[in-house]
Amino acid sequence: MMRKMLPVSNLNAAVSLPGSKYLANRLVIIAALAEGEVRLDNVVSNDDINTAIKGLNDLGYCLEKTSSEGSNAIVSSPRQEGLTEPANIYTAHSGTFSRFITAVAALDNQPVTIKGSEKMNSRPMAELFDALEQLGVSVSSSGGQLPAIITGPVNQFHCKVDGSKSSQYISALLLSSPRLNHDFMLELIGEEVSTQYIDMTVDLMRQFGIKVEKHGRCYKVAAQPAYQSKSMVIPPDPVSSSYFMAAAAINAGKVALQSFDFDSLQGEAQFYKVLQAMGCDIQRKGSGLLIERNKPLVAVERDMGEMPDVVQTMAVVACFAEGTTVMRNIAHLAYKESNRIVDTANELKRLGATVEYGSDYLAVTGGCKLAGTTVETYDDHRMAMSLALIGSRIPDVVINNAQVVSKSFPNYFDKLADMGICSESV
Ligand SMILES: O=C(O)C1=C[C@@H](OP(=O)(O)O)[C@@H](O)[C@H](O)C1
Ligand SMILES: C=C(OP(=O)(O)O)C(=O)O
Repeated sequence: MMRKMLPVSNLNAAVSLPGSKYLANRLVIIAALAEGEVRLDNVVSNDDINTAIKGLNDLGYCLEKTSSEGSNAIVSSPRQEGLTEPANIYTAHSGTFSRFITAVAALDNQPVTIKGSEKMNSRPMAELFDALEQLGVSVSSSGGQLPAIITGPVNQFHCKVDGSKSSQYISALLLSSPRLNHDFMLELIGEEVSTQYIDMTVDLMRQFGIKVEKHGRCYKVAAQPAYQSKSMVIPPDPVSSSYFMAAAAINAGKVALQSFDFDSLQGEAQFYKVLQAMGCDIQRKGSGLLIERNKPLVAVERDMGEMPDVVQTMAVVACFAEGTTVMRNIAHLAYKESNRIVDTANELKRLGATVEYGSDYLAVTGGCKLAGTTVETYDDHRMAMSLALIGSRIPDVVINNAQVVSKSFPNYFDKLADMGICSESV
């Protein structure tokens, strides 16, 4: 499906955001493994979360989707028995779920075959497989990628993991460990990336009653207690918010986010401060955030290592800022749904931007005359969502395979239209 974006004038809108897919990804695992009922409210309905719910249920866990007052909820009940026969799990495009379910599958003593989409099957898994093998789990895969057959159970309780390509390996091992009935020690080797995502994992585990300690380069998870029963309302998604903030920045407009998760541990929740440094006016309004641009945007240089998922948003804003915006420390973006360094650079160049990149940085020089054309999305929802914003300012931007937004934000184009940024199928 191709979507042609239509430029907007006088952007002045209010937006409500979906619940965090990042918290939901962790919470569905916690809910599945909990010893009592867990209720989650404001659960985003997107491909990643629906894939995770189905995958956990295919593994015999008990998660039920309900909806009340227009908001989706999930209620879990404890699994009655472990797997009694081999299982198959499909993880689609979700890196997070692919990593998390691989560690969960290792808790059973039956072979579990895990497959992803073609794109997911090319993303790295080797470091997680290696850690699971140290724990006594059998892993059969080709080239350290999915598809893989995982046969547990875990019978060793100390392993080392290299998190230099993805923090998700570390989160995966931590999240599944309370089901081991044995203290678990996880030692970090290599220089881990996206560390605030690990902090989010540990924080949620603690909120559900788990004792997690960190000593130097080692996490220790106590065997008891298990994940407790609890209800939680999931706060809004910080990365989804970035597109609406960027729309205000690009169009010299005004956008009010009706609610924003100011307490989020996620690095990207600080993105509004980057936009502030680029020239936007930001005001906290109760539980919401108002973003407005009244003066020219200026380039900034930032270490984006802890904000991997808003690098593309920042790159499109940078096209309209005076000077060269440099985003550093982003080597791990090569392992996402697309190669978010090279592919983002190529699509921005296709629109006429001046972009330079290296293995760990992206530099975008603003102020070039951009011209609309058809851009590619590489099966990457964030490529579609961020490039669409350029089309809110420049005519004739057409997004190829725009439906990829369903991975995280199925009604993204409707939300844009609600705020006056319209698009049409072509
Ligand atoms: O743990 C998580 O929820 C995530 C961690 C990050 O990945 P890496 O650790 O691979 O950088 C992030 O980019 C991804 O979208 C979600
Ligand atoms: C990288 C992302 O997700 P995942 O790694 O779960 O595919 C993302 O949502 O930008």
